[in-house]
Amino acid sequence: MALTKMTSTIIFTHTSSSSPSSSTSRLICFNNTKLQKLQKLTISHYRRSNPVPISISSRGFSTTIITHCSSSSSTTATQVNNETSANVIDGKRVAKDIREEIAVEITRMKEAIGIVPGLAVILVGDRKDSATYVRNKKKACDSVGINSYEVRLAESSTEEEVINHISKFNDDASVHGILVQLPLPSHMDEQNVLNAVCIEKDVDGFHPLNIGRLAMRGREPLFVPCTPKGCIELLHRYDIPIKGKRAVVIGRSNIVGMPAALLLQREDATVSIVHSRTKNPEEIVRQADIIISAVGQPNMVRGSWVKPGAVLIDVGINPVEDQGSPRGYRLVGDICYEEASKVASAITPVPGGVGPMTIAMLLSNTLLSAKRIHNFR
Ligand SMILES: NC(=O)C1=CN([C@@H]2O[C@H](COP(=O)(O)OP(=O)(O)OC[C@H]3O[C@@H](n4cnc5c(N)ncnc54)[C@H](OP(=O)(O)O)[C@@H]3O)[C@@H](O)[C@H]2O)C=CC1
Ligand SMILES: Nc1nc(=O)c2c([nH]1)NC[C@@H]1CN(c3ccc(C(=O)N[C@@H](CCC(=O)O)C(=O)O)cc3)C=[N+]21
Repeated sequence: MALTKMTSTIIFTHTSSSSPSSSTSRLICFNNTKLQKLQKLTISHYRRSNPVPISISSRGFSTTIITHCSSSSSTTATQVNNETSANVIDGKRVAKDIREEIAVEITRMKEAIGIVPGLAVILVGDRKDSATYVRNKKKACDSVGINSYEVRLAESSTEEEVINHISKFNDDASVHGILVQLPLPSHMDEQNVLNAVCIEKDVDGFHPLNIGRLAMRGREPLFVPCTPKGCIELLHRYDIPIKGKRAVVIGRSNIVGMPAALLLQREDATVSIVHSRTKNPEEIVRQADIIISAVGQPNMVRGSWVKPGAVLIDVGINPVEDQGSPRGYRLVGDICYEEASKVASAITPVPGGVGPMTIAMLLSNTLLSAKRIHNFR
């Protein structure tokens, strides 16, 4: 069933040309006094002279929409007052800004020392989604001037073959980052494979040494995992304060939830982790000023789970059937956007939120690696 498309007003908040980092603009919702009092979200345009556009979704009208937040097959038509809602945290736009920044740095490095960063990607098997991600990563590399190398192996290949390819890339001076696309076929031991990536080229940040350092006070990982790094970068670029806030991470996977919680803690948030065995998830989530959800359950987090004014970062990428869309499905997050965006002060959309940031952070880590290996500042 068609979803009524919400219109958006794009507001460019001001920036000061002399000092973008100190330029701030107060952004308030126009027609929800409760939120006006609660959020008073200050948006500044961190490290960029370009303003980040803040989308204020449909204001001041009332309409009937079909909420797709019900996990049961029966979707419910709900009369929703489309009074103002959260600011949209535009990951697609921020990722584009970051790619532009990276491209400038890559040109500078090439001109100064003749080095071009290289990223090697190993894809095992023929999962369609993995093939799409790898294609997107290659496109992103091309767009900023990173050389990309790709190895595609059959589903039936052995762990040893994968590790042999990793070893070659470890020894290849033109490669500064190595990414093994996950998930691997079930007959392979993920740990053995990931441990084979030399830590200096572990741009995914999945090596236990990198994760271990991330967890320890006073230690610095060589690389921070891309998706959690992208979440924090979004908060920073929108000047959303983290220090002293209550944060809840939903999900505790090695690649997203756990490192996201560690990063938030490093940023001085007070962090709780909710997982599949958590007894009272709603109650815990409702206490959060910042929610990062990485579960893989479409629309699990309902509006009633969200504290008014909270900031919501939705990592979940969940395909749900949609005959109206060309692919026969569409992507939704873990958070019920229609409901939660009416309660939160800011929210990432899916698609267009964390996903593009993950790829931007991969490029950023690859550049970082090349700079470190060649001692270029
Ligand atoms: N946007 C992006 O760039 C990326 C998006 N993703 C997406 O993020 C989502 C999570 O990915 P990933 O971390 O790899 O997934 P995993 O399946 O590895 O982990 C899911 C986590 O969610 C927890 N969980 C599952 N069900 C519930 C529940 N009902 N209530 C509370 N917690 C629950 C699990 O708990 P337990 O530990 O107890 O099993 C687990 O910790 C997926 O949709 C994935 O596609 C992933 C990577 C990048
Ligand atoms: N070694 C490894 N590193 C990863 O970082 C890794 C991985 N394996 N395996 C799979 C997950 C998933 N992941 C995504 C990256 C980008 C989008 C992304 O760009 N999504 C777009 C939508 C894309 C679409 O429309 O299909 C968006 O959210 O706007 C999504 C998901 C990285 N992962």
